[in-house]
Amino acid sequence: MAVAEDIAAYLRRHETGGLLRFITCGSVDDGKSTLIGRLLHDTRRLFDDQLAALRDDSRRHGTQNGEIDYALLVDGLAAEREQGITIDVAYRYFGTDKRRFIVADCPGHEQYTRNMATGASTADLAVVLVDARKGLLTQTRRHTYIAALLGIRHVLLAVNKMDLVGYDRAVFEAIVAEYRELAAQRGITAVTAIPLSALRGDNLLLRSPETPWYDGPSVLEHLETVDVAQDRPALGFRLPVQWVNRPNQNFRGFAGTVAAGEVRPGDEIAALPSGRRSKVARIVTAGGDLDLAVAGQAVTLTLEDELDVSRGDVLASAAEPPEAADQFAAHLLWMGEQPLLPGRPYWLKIGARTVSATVTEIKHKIDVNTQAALAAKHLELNEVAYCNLSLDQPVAFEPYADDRALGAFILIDRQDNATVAAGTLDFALRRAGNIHWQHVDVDKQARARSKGQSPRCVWFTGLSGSGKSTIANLVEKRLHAQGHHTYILDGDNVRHGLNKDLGFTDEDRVENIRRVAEVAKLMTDAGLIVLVSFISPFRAERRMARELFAPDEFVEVYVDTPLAVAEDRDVKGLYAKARAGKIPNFTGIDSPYEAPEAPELVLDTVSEDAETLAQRVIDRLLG
Ligand SMILES: Nc1ncnc2c1ncn2[C@@H]1O[C@H](COP(=O)(O)OS(=O)(=O)O)[C@@H](OP(=O)(O)O)[C@H]1O
Ligand SMILES: Nc1ncnc2c1ncn2[C@@H]1O[C@H](COP(=O)(O)OP(=O)(O)O)[C@@H](O)[C@H]1O
Repeated sequence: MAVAEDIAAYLRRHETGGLLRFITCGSVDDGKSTLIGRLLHDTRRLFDDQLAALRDDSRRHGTQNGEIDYALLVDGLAAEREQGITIDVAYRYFGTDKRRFIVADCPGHEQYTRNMATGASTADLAVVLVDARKGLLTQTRRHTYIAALLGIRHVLLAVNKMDLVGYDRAVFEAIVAEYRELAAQRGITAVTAIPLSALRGDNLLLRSPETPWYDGPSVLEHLETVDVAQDRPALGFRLPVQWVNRPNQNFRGFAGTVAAGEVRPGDEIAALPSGRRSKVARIVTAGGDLDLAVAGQAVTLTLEDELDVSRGDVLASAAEPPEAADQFAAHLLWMGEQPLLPGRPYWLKIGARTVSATVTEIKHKIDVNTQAALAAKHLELNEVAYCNLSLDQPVAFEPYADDRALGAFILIDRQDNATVAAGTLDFALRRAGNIHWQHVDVDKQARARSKGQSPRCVWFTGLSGSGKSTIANLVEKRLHAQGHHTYILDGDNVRHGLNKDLGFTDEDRVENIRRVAEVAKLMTDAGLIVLVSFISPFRAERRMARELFAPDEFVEVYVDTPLAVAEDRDVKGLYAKARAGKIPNFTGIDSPYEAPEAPELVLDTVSEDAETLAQRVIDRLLG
């Protein structure tokens, strides 16, 4: 019984008049669904057949003794799948003579924080429901924090279930006072508090005689009249390029939705991040050329000059273009099941651009209940943090406070494409252009030529005791004997020096591998054959290492030894200690090992001896 109303059609029908996007949030059972159900019902935007279905459902499933159960209207809506994560936000549309509304209803459970973030990112106002009997809860604080983080500046505090506290003014005022303090800390000063009984309809559409002491607006009155227009500064023209439309030699158009401002033929524009300039030649749409396009319109622009603009670039007013940068301070809401590990590469999607990015530092995480800043090495599901981000190429951006379109981003896991974080950019840490590559005359090819070899990174991965060091050592001895220039980077050794500060937590292992991969890259630049022998238990970091090298330069060797065999060998007595609980986070025991999926070589140390396996590596390298 989902309401199948198409948003585009809805918007077309109401082309004039104001539109308010809002979210409702609160804890489970605070009465959100009832509130929205009633708003939809009482503003008569319901279709008759839906009403009939609702009556029917209420009789069968309702909790209101056969009366209409408004909660059924909004519960149980189809989940949307976005990037492999279930975003369970129900968008509903309704309207009155004064205004149209799009409401995002976000489930209240803690694990649904990400849904709320999705809904909040396009909303101008949040209706925060509080149960008058319970007062502010953890969820109230969390949702207020996220609403503020995602740029919401207006809150309607709906103190619901007032009927259950005898419409007691003192109860209402105590909750409001506490909430105002919380909101002010988050920079939300526009709080309108309304005593409510969503179930009975008190102060919902009309003011209720039950609360003679309350002289503010009803919920609907407030929604109809609240002014959110001044919340953000007016921006110049911006259009993130969704695709380059080139049907033939003579036409090259840049298609996308105008994210801010307006554009006319003849306007001077800058393409970001390159900064190259041109003028708009035509604004093309399916319905013919336009003289003007404004925010929200999907158009194709052609330019007077041949600029190299690709998908993900941003066309912007040349007078006030956004900045381009590759290092940022940003807020992150972590939504991944696996923790966020600094140094691990994720995809970052901003506007229409997707680039590779790592969190270089978690400045602090934020306890959303107390607003306290806490030290953190990694982030767990639903945690919020202030971080530094590093991208592998510059992107056009705007601080989120100024522009949601170019200030918000998501992080995507590179293995399974799930959305793992939502974030808002604060400011650029430095201009991308300030650090350049220094040219050197003697390059890698020259160094490799003088050594008479092709540089390689041979990456051995496997459990402790699998045989990495033994085989790498044999390979090096033979290569050396043949006159090759080699070097072994071994976990145990590097951890005595360069990586002395790192232990065996997931985040330390990520950093361990990141540093070693960079060192191995420098060594191959120097023309060497580098043998890297680290457990390197995570696919993501081995992939990161691989991406530092040319395709034929990186040889991943999986030293495949079952845990039972490695444990049986127990060369250093570490497995025994780990089993006795004396070494925490031991790979294979209480820390995972992710076997390679497509290594260049798999060495089975059970069926073949070390000498034979070493020769297999050499054959692969030199053969
Ligand atoms: N908790 C725990 N887990 C795994 N290994 C441990 C641990 N504590 C110490 N050691 C010893 O450290 C060596 C592994 O270091 P690496 O740098 O290769 O590990 S990793 O790649 O960062 O996972 C590893 O060496 P190898 O046996 O040569 O693999 C161990 O000797
Ligand atoms: N086929 C094999 N290949 C490599 N090592 C083997 C093999 N069979 C037995 N071993 C033994 O297993 C142990 C592997 O230890 P090591 O090379 O230090 O492993 P790692 O570096 O992976 O921790 C050594 O004692 C080695 O002699």
